[in-house]
Amino acid sequence: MKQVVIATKNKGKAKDFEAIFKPLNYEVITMLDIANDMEIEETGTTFEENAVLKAETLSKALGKLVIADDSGLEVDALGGEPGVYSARYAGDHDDEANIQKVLVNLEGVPDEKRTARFVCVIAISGPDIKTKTFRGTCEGTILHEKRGSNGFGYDPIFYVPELGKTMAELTPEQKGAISHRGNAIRKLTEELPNVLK
Ligand SMILES: O=c1nc[nH]c2c1ncn2[C@H]1C[C@H](O)[C@@H](COP(=O)(O)OP(=O)(O)OP(=O)(O)O)O1
Ligand SMILES: [Mg+2]
Repeated sequence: MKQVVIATKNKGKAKDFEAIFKPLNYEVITMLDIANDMEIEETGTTFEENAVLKAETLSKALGKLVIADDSGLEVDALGGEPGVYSARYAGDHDDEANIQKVLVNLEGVPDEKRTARFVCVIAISGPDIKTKTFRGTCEGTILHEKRGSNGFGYDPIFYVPELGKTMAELTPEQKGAISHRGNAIRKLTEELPNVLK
Protein backbone atom coordinates (compact mmCIF):
# COMPACT_ATOMS: atom_id res chain seq x y z
CA MET A 1 0.00 0.00 0.00
CA LYS A 2 1.18 3.55 -0.68
CA GLN A 3 1.89 5.66 2.40
CA VAL A 4 1.04 9.24 3.34
CA VAL A 5 2.96 10.90 6.19
CA ILE A 6 0.97 13.38 8.32
CA ALA A 7 2.80 15.84 10.61
CA THR A 8 0.44 15.36 13.55
CA LYS A 9 0.42 13.76 16.98
CA ASN A 10 -3.35 14.01 17.33
CA LYS A 11 -4.97 10.54 17.29
CA GLY A 12 -8.40 12.00 16.46
CA LYS A 13 -7.02 13.71 13.37
CA ALA A 14 -5.19 10.52 12.39
CA LYS A 15 -8.54 8.62 12.47
CA ASP A 16 -10.18 11.33 10.36
CA PHE A 17 -7.34 11.07 7.82
CA GLU A 18 -7.60 7.26 7.76
CA ALA A 19 -11.32 7.42 6.95
CA ILE A 20 -10.47 9.64 3.98
CA PHE A 21 -7.22 8.05 2.72
CA LYS A 22 -8.01 4.31 3.19
CA PRO A 23 -10.54 4.28 0.33
CA LEU A 24 -7.79 5.86 -1.81
CA ASN A 25 -5.48 2.93 -0.85
CA TYR A 26 -3.09 4.95 1.29
CA GLU A 27 -1.74 3.90 4.68
CA VAL A 28 -1.63 6.85 7.10
CA ILE A 29 1.65 7.32 9.02
CA THR A 30 1.86 9.99 11.75
CA MET A 31 4.53 11.46 14.02
CA LEU A 32 3.31 9.06 16.71
CA ASP A 33 4.74 6.27 14.50
CA ILE A 34 7.97 7.84 13.24
CA ALA A 35 8.84 11.11 15.05
CA ASN A 36 7.28 10.91 18.49
CA ASP A 37 10.17 12.72 20.19
CA MET A 38 9.99 15.70 17.82
CA GLU A 39 8.16 18.83 19.03
CA ILE A 40 7.11 21.47 16.50
CA GLU A 41 6.19 24.74 18.17
CA GLU A 42 3.16 26.41 16.58
CA THR A 43 4.36 30.00 16.57
CA GLY A 44 2.21 31.21 13.64
CA THR A 45 -0.76 33.53 13.94
CA THR A 46 -2.74 31.93 11.08
CA PHE A 47 -3.77 28.35 10.27
CA GLU A 48 -1.74 28.66 7.05
CA GLU A 49 1.47 29.66 8.88
CA ASN A 50 1.20 26.81 11.38
CA ALA A 51 0.31 24.19 8.75
CA VAL A 52 3.33 25.22 6.64
CA LEU A 53 5.57 25.22 9.73
CA LYS A 54 4.54 21.66 10.65
CA ALA A 55 4.74 20.30 7.08
CA GLU A 56 8.13 21.88 6.25
CA THR A 57 9.76 20.98 9.58
CA LEU A 58 8.86 17.29 9.37
CA SER A 59 9.49 17.08 5.62
CA LYS A 60 13.01 18.50 6.06
CA ALA A 61 13.72 16.12 8.96
CA LEU A 62 12.58 13.04 7.01
CA GLY A 63 13.48 14.06 3.45
CA LYS A 64 9.98 12.94 2.45
CA LEU A 65 6.69 14.29 1.19
CA VAL A 66 4.62 15.33 4.22
CA ILE A 67 1.10 16.67 4.81
CA ALA A 68 0.21 18.79 7.87
CA ASP A 69 -3.12 19.97 9.24
CA ASP A 70 -3.69 23.07 11.32
CA SER A 71 -7.29 23.49 12.30
CA GLY A 72 -9.67 25.01 14.79
CA LEU A 73 -13.08 26.37 15.68
CA GLU A 74 -14.23 29.94 14.92
CA VAL A 75 -17.24 31.09 16.96
CA ASP A 76 -18.85 34.25 15.54
CA ALA A 77 -20.24 35.53 18.87
CA LEU A 78 -16.72 35.26 20.33
CA GLY A 79 -15.14 37.32 17.55
CA GLY A 80 -13.71 34.20 15.89
CA GLU A 81 -12.23 32.71 19.07
CA PRO A 82 -10.76 30.21 19.83
CA GLY A 83 -9.52 30.18 16.22
CA VAL A 84 -5.85 29.43 15.72
CA TYR A 85 -5.50 28.93 19.50
CA SER A 86 -8.21 26.21 19.64
CA ALA A 87 -5.93 23.49 21.04
CA ARG A 88 -4.66 25.77 23.83
CA TYR A 89 -7.87 27.72 24.57
CA ALA A 90 -8.22 26.60 28.20
CA GLY A 91 -4.68 25.44 28.80
CA ASP A 92 -2.81 22.63 27.15
CA HIS A 93 -4.65 20.32 24.74
CA ASP A 94 -7.47 19.52 27.17
CA ASP A 95 -10.55 18.89 24.98
CA GLU A 96 -13.01 18.85 27.90
CA ALA A 97 -11.71 22.11 29.40
CA ASN A 98 -11.72 23.75 25.95
CA ILE A 99 -15.36 22.75 25.40
CA GLN A 100 -16.40 24.07 28.83
CA LYS A 101 -14.65 27.39 28.16
CA VAL A 102 -16.57 27.85 24.90
CA LEU A 103 -19.88 26.97 26.61
CA VAL A 104 -19.24 29.36 29.52
CA ASN A 105 -18.26 32.19 27.17
CA LEU A 106 -21.47 31.61 25.18
CA GLU A 107 -23.77 31.58 28.21
CA GLY A 108 -26.84 33.73 27.47
CA VAL A 109 -26.15 33.83 23.72
CA PRO A 110 -29.35 32.78 21.88
CA ASP A 111 -29.38 29.92 19.38
CA GLU A 112 -29.50 32.09 16.26
CA LYS A 113 -26.31 33.87 17.32
CA ARG A 114 -24.34 30.66 18.06
CA THR A 115 -23.04 30.25 14.51
CA ALA A 116 -19.55 28.83 14.08
CA ARG A 117 -17.28 27.04 11.65
CA PHE A 118 -14.50 24.54 11.71
CA VAL A 119 -11.50 25.53 9.61
CA CYS A 120 -8.78 23.19 8.38
CA VAL A 121 -5.68 24.20 6.45
CA ILE A 122 -3.68 21.38 4.92
CA ALA A 123 -0.09 22.07 3.85
CA ILE A 124 1.91 19.75 1.62
CA SER A 125 5.69 19.98 1.52
CA GLY A 126 8.37 17.78 -0.01
CA PRO A 127 11.96 17.69 -1.25
CA ASP A 128 10.96 18.37 -4.87
CA ILE A 129 7.90 20.59 -4.54
CA LYS A 130 6.93 24.11 -3.61
CA THR A 131 4.90 24.08 -0.36
CA LYS A 132 1.18 24.62 -0.98
CA THR A 133 -1.84 25.06 1.31
CA PHE A 134 -5.53 24.14 0.96
CA ARG A 135 -8.33 25.49 3.17
CA GLY A 136 -11.56 23.69 3.98
CA THR A 137 -14.42 24.87 6.21
CA CYS A 138 -17.61 23.44 7.68
CA GLU A 139 -20.46 25.65 8.96
CA GLY A 140 -22.52 24.84 12.05
CA THR A 141 -23.77 26.07 15.41
CA ILE A 142 -22.67 25.57 19.03
CA LEU A 143 -25.09 23.62 21.23
CA HIS A 144 -25.64 24.26 24.97
CA GLU A 145 -24.32 20.84 25.97
CA LYS A 146 -22.39 17.92 24.52
CA ARG A 147 -23.99 15.27 22.28
CA GLY A 148 -22.32 12.12 20.92
CA SER A 149 -19.08 10.31 21.61
CA ASN A 150 -17.31 9.93 18.26
CA GLY A 151 -14.61 12.25 16.95
CA PHE A 152 -12.43 14.50 19.10
CA GLY A 153 -11.90 18.10 20.19
CA TYR A 154 -14.97 20.29 19.91
CA ASP A 155 -17.03 17.69 17.95
CA PRO A 156 -19.62 17.04 20.74
CA ILE A 157 -20.81 20.68 20.81
CA PHE A 158 -20.63 21.35 17.04
CA TYR A 159 -24.06 20.86 15.44
CA VAL A 160 -24.38 20.36 11.68
CA PRO A 161 -27.87 21.67 10.73
CA GLU A 162 -28.06 19.79 7.39
CA LEU A 163 -27.63 16.44 9.16
CA GLY A 164 -29.46 17.25 12.41
CA LYS A 165 -26.51 15.83 14.34
CA THR A 166 -23.35 16.92 16.08
CA MET A 167 -19.98 16.00 14.58
CA ALA A 168 -19.58 13.54 17.46
CA GLU A 169 -22.76 11.71 16.37
CA LEU A 170 -21.34 10.99 12.90
CA THR A 171 -19.26 7.98 11.84
CA PRO A 172 -15.71 8.86 10.69
CA GLU A 173 -16.84 8.35 7.08
CA GLN A 174 -19.90 10.61 7.48
CA LYS A 175 -17.72 13.26 9.13
CA GLY A 176 -15.13 13.04 6.34
CA ALA A 177 -17.82 13.60 3.70
CA ILE A 178 -18.78 17.04 5.08
CA SER A 179 -16.00 18.17 7.39
CA HIS A 180 -13.49 21.01 7.07
CA ARG A 181 -10.75 18.34 6.97
CA GLY A 182 -12.52 16.34 4.24
CA ASN A 183 -13.09 19.50 2.21
CA ALA A 184 -9.43 20.57 2.49
CA ILE A 185 -8.21 17.09 1.50
CA ARG A 186 -10.56 16.99 -1.49
CA LYS A 187 -9.05 20.29 -2.69
CA LEU A 188 -5.56 18.85 -2.18
CA THR A 189 -6.31 15.64 -4.11
CA GLU A 190 -7.84 17.64 -7.00
CA GLU A 191 -4.65 19.72 -7.20
CA LEU A 192 -2.23 16.87 -6.54
CA PRO A 193 -1.20 16.39 -10.19
CA ASN A 194 -0.22 20.09 -10.32
CA VAL A 195 1.45 20.05 -6.90
CA LEU A 196 3.63 17.04 -7.73
CA LYS A 197 4.73 18.06 -11.23
O1 LIG B 1 -12.50 17.94 13.35
C1 LIG B 1 -12.42 18.49 14.45
N1 LIG B 1 -13.29 18.23 15.44
C2 LIG B 1 -13.21 18.78 16.65
N2 LIG B 1 -12.23 19.63 17.02
C3 LIG B 1 -11.33 19.93 16.05
C4 LIG B 1 -11.38 19.40 14.77
N3 LIG B 1 -10.36 19.87 14.04
C5 LIG B 1 -9.68 20.67 14.87
N4 LIG B 1 -10.26 20.71 16.09
C6 LIG B 1 -9.78 21.41 17.28
C7 LIG B 1 -9.03 20.44 18.16
C8 LIG B 1 -7.88 21.24 18.66
O2 LIG B 1 -8.31 21.94 19.82
C9 LIG B 1 -7.63 22.26 17.54
C10 LIG B 1 -6.59 21.79 16.55
O3 LIG B 1 -5.30 22.26 16.92
P1 LIG B 1 -4.04 21.81 16.04
O4 LIG B 1 -2.84 22.48 16.53
O5 LIG B 1 -4.38 21.94 14.59
O6 LIG B 1 -3.95 20.25 16.31
P2 LIG B 1 -3.32 19.44 17.53
O7 LIG B 1 -2.40 20.32 18.32
O8 LIG B 1 -4.39 18.77 18.27
O9 LIG B 1 -2.46 18.32 16.78
P3 LIG B 1 -1.21 18.55 15.78
O10 LIG B 1 -0.82 19.99 15.84
O11 LIG B 1 -0.14 17.63 16.28
O12 LIG B 1 -1.69 18.16 14.41
O13 LIG B 1 -8.88 22.41 16.88
MG1 LIG C 1 -1.10 21.50 17.41
